[in-house]
Amino acid sequence: MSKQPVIRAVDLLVGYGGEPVCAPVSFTLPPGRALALVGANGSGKSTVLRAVLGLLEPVGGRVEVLGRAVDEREVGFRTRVSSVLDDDAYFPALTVAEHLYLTARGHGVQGADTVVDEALAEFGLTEHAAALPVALSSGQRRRLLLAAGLVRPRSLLVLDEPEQRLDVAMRDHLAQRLVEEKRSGGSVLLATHDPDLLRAVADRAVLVGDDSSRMLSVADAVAALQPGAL
Ligand SMILES: Nc1ncnc2c1ncn2[C@@H]1O[C@H](COP(=O)(O)OP(=O)(O)OP(=O)(O)O)[C@@H](O)[C@H]1O
Repeated sequence: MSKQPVIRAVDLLVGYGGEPVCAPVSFTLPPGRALALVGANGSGKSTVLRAVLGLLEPVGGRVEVLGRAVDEREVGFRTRVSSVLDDDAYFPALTVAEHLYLTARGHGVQGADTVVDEALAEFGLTEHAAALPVALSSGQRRRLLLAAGLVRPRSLLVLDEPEQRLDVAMRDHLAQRLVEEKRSGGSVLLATHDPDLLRAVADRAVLVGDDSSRMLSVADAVAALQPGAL
């Protein structure tokens, strides 16, 4: 396995219209590891994820993904980086199965029919395969987005609060799935407010904040998520 970090962020400063939303962050994410971003609502976690994904120009500092400056238009980047960000990323006229099939085929997955059937079963969506997103519950839509993120090849998985709206059983399943992701050599960058997910999956954490952003052990990050700590 390559020792090159999958992500290297150095004094990465993120924000909107040139105005930072949090203190600069520095971290590296090695292959086969998971790094969690923690912090209060509005502290800047999603904004850091957007900068890592090349969806937002950094205000300062730099970030490299897979050894290169981020360019989300580059084919090599798009084929190796899978992300699940917000809940509006649907084609309203495509069914659940069509979303997954399109994603798998678009990324050159062999045997896409079988892969999609497995993903539908894994995420409890088999009965809803022919449903349009509008006819799903919010938790089922979340499951669809996660399935779409996992139905395609990747080296890096970027997830923004993937626990949102999932029931307890699916949260547990997601945690196991992300542990497997690491075992198979994949890397995970996630923002989360869920101490159980953090404990199960993360190897390190970054506390994103106004005055300073710093690396934490998982135990310290779990403590930082307790009521009154942030
Ligand atoms: N498109 C935008 N334009 C301007 N400001 C924005 C934009 N999106 C978010 N912000 C602001 O940037 C700050 C950081 O938001 P961000 O979504 O990164 O926080 P977060 O840590 O992910 O929060 P949460 O835990 O609530 O998801 C907030 O103050 C927010 O209001």
